[in-house]
Amino acid sequence: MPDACVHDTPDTPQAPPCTLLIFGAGGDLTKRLLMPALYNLAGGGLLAEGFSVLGVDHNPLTDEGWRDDLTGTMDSFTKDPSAEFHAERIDPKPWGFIRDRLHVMQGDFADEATYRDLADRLSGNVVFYLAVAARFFGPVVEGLGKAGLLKQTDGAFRRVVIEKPFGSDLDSAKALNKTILAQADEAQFYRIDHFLGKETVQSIMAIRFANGMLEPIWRREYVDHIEITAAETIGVEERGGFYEPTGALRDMVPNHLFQLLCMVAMEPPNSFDAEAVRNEKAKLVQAIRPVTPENAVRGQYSAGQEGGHAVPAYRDEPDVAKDSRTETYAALKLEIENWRWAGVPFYLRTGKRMAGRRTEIAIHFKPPPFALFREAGGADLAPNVMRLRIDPEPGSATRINVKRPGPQMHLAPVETGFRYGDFFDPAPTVGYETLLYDCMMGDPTLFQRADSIEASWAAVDPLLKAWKDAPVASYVAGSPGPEEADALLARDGRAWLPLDEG
Ligand SMILES: NC(=O)C1=CN([C@@H]2O[C@H](COP(=O)(O)OP(=O)(O)OC[C@H]3O[C@@H](n4cnc5c(N)ncnc54)[C@H](OP(=O)(O)O)[C@@H]3O)[C@@H](O)[C@H]2O)C=CC1
Ligand SMILES: O=C1O[C@H](COP(=O)(O)O)[C@@H](O)[C@H](O)[C@H]1O
Repeated sequence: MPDACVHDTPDTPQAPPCTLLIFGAGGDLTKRLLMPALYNLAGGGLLAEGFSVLGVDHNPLTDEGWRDDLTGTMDSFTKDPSAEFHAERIDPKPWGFIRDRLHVMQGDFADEATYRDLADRLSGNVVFYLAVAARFFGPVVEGLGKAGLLKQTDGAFRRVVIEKPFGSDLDSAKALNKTILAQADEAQFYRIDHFLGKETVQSIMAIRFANGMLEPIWRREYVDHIEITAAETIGVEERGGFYEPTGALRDMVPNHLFQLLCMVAMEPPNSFDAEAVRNEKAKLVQAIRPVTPENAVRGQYSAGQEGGHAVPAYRDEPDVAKDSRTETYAALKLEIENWRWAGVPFYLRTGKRMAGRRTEIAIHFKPPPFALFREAGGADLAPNVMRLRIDPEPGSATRINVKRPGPQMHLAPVETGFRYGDFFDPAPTVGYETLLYDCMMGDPTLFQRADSIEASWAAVDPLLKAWKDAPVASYVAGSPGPEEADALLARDGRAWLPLDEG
């Protein structure tokens, strides 16, 4: 058994036998994330004997060549502590299970012959995984549909996993939904958002709905505002070509940050049935008032420091225009127009090359109604803040006020909380394990439905339009972001939590 084992509860059933058909077999996602995820699932005994993988790519690959390449990549993870999947060793048993089941076929996604060949090779249950650039999502689904590969006959399932980004604005997302839904039912599509594969993101539902003490205060009467942060210290690295037309807003906000928003703000579903959960999420995103430029800030990093080293400005990164106005930072104030959250601002921020790596949700509670401890320094005591931490140190921390030891009643803020690593096995996982398993099991809870995706794009659409020709503020690489983002909160008498403490 590997040291990584997700789904390690003894009663987790094995996924039914199926073929995982990976379009983009030679790509980065396949190597870095899908293979480690399959290895972990095999280690947990969750893949059936009848499981197999068929890769498709236009690059010439043979079964043996592909198996050797991927074995080499898996081994390389053991030597690279910064790898997304870093394990001490690769256990030959689960990796052998996967390796022996790898097959590959050369084919172009734009060529009808590819789909005819697939139709000859495939039978039974198939999960088609589109590990391909977004421009291929529509054409590949059309190719599959026209070749009859999405027909579910004799009880076999045919499901399609679609990577991100799903569209680049409201119109393109609607057009893509129309294209794919002309070929198969909504229930056959699994639109992935890897944030939902993170254990700690899923755990937000548990924290909210499995703890009776929180529900009564999780509302506008007690919550002052909510802050959602996804700050990264890395720059755009080698992804300038992708990032230039994309920017921080499209890359992170309507997908990842809105998923965090849903987890923290949706109404309790009446069951954990996939549609019950997805209905609540859809209602929440539909309640976001479309964001206008007055309530948002965009920034781009200039040259600065990261980890004590000088780093270049965004405009000096590879494949980036010297006069680029693409934002590498976005901050938004959102209003949720529903009964629970009316009047409670949600401040979201995300950026590259920021002062610290942090993905978290901070719930800021209102102060006590009466300043009983005015004489004891209570007049300016910090309000309670509950931080749900996702990366890099998953856990939770809540700031509360206590009496400072001594003869007098002097108050001081302290933190109470927990780290997941102190309670659970910190097995290296990449987040795709749960998502792949759920797809094989036919559980779409953690995948995005067409209506939610479109509502998310609708919420940011005015901003995308306004930002098309707008200037971009500047922030120094390694700083907390542009000053304009501080002003966005300061005008409401609030401030972002620092990125470099707690
Ligand atoms: N990489 C990552 O970490 C993540 C990626 N994603 C998403 O996953 C998807 C795949 O990303 P990634 O793996 O990085 O992409 P890659 O470009 O690395 O992989 C795509 C693969 O498909 C091949 N290919 C390109 N065009 C064709 C064609 N016409 N016919 C057949 N094969 C073709 C490519 O070959 P060639 O190299 O020769 O072009 C490459 O081997 C994207 O949607 C991305 O947004 C999501 C999260 C993380
Ligand atoms: O999808 C994306 O997410 C990553 C951040 O994900 P994380 O799991 O590392 O927090 C981001 O770097 C990338 O730009 C974006 O495309």
